[in-house]
Amino acid sequence: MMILIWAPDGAAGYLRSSSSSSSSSAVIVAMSYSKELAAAKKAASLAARLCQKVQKALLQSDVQSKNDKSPVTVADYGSQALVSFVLQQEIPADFSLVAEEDSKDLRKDGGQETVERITKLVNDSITSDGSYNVTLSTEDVLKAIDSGRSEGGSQGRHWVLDPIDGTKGFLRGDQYAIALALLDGGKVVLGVLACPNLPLTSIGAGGQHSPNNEVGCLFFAEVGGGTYMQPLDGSSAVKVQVTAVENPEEASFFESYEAAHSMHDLSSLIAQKLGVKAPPVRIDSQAKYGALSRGDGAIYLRFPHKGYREKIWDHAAGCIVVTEAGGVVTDAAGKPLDFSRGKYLDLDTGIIVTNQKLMPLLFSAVRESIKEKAASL
Ligand SMILES: Nc1ncnc2c1ncn2[C@@H]1O[C@H](COP(=O)(O)O)[C@@H](OP(=O)(O)O)[C@H]1O
Ligand SMILES: [Mg+2]
Ligand SMILES: [Mg+2]
Ligand SMILES: [Mg+2]
Repeated sequence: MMILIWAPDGAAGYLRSSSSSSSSSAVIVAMSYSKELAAAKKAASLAARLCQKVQKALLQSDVQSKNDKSPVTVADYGSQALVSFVLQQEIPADFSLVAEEDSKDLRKDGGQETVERITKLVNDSITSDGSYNVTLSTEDVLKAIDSGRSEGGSQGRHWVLDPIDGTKGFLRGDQYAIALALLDGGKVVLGVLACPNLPLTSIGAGGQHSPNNEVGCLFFAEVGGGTYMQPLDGSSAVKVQVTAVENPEEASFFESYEAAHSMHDLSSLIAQKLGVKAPPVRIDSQAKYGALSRGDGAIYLRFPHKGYREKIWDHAAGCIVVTEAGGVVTDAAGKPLDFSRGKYLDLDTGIIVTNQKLMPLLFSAVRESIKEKAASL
C-alpha cells in the first residue's frame, strides 16, 4: 500500500520512502519543516536585533576608526549563542549545529570581560522577546556557542549557521546577514537569511529606493515551498522570484565588496563576454543571494583566490533562498553545491548563480574566461 501525506500549503516537496516496521509496505512521507522554519525565523530575527544594537553602538563610537574589532566579535558570538539557545529551546530533539565560531579565544586569559558583555547582550535579547523565562550564565553562553561544533555530513539533520556573514561589511556599517539553514540527509531543506541593512526595495542598477529608505529583510525558503521575504519588523511576507531576464545585456550582477574574497578581474571578463552593460553591484554577505532571489540582479559570481576553501555556512541558506525562487546555483564546473561533506564545500574554482534561462550562456562565458585567464598567466 502506498500512503502519500502532503503537508499544508503545498510546502513539502521532499519525499522519503521507508518501510513500515509492521509490514513491508512502502510509506512515502512528504516532509514538512514548518516547525523548524518557524524556529529558524525566530532565532535569526532575534539575532538580527542583537547585531543591529551592536552595529549602532559601534558606529556611534570611535571604535571603528581605531579598528578595534571587539564589538564585531561580541556580535558574532552573541548571535551564535542566541540562535543556538533558541533552536535548542524550540527543537530540542537530536540537536546538531555546524557554526562558524567557537569559544576557544573567549576562554583564554582576559576573555572574561568579553564573555560578560556577550552574556548581557544575549540575556537582554531573551528578556525583550519575553517567551523564555531564563537568564543564562556566562558558562551557559560559552556552551551555547560551542554547541556549534558539529561536523555536519550526509546523515541526519544539522543546523548550519553563520552568525554574522559579512563581518567586514558589518564593521563598515554596510551589509551583513545572519544565515541559518537546515540540512537533512546532506541536502539543504530550509534556509533563513536575516539582512538588517538591506533595503526593502530593489538595490539593483535601476532600483527604486523606497521613500523612507526602509531597511531590514528576512528571506526564508523551505524545499518545495518557494521563497518569501518579509520586513524584519514582522509584517506580512511576499513570495519572491528571480528575474525573468533572458538577454544578458539587460542582466546585472553581484559580487563581493571585498576584492580579496573574489577575483573581480575574472567576473569582469565574464560580464564582458556576456555583454552585460550595467556595472557590478558590490555588496557584502549572503544579502547577495537574497537580493538575487527577488530579482534585484540576475547573476552572482564568486571566484575565490587559489587555495581558499568555501565553508557550508557561507552558502547553505543563500543557496536554497535562490533555488526556491527559481534560480540555479552551481560551481564553475556546472555541478550543484554539495553540502553533505562536512564543513567545507568541495568545489571547482568558484560559484555561479543566475536564473534558468541565462545559465547556459553564463556557463559558457565562465568556461571561456577561466581558460583565457589561465592562458594569460
Ligand atoms: N580570501 C577569501 N576568499 C573568499 N572568501 C573569503 C575569504 N576570506 C573570507 N571569506 C569569506 O567571505 C565571507 C563574506 O563573503 P562576502 O565576500 O560575500 O561578503 C566571509 O564570511 P564571514 O564574514 O562570516 O567571516 C568569509 O567566510
Ligand atoms: Mg560568512
Ligand atoms: Mg561569519
Ligand atoms: Mg568570519
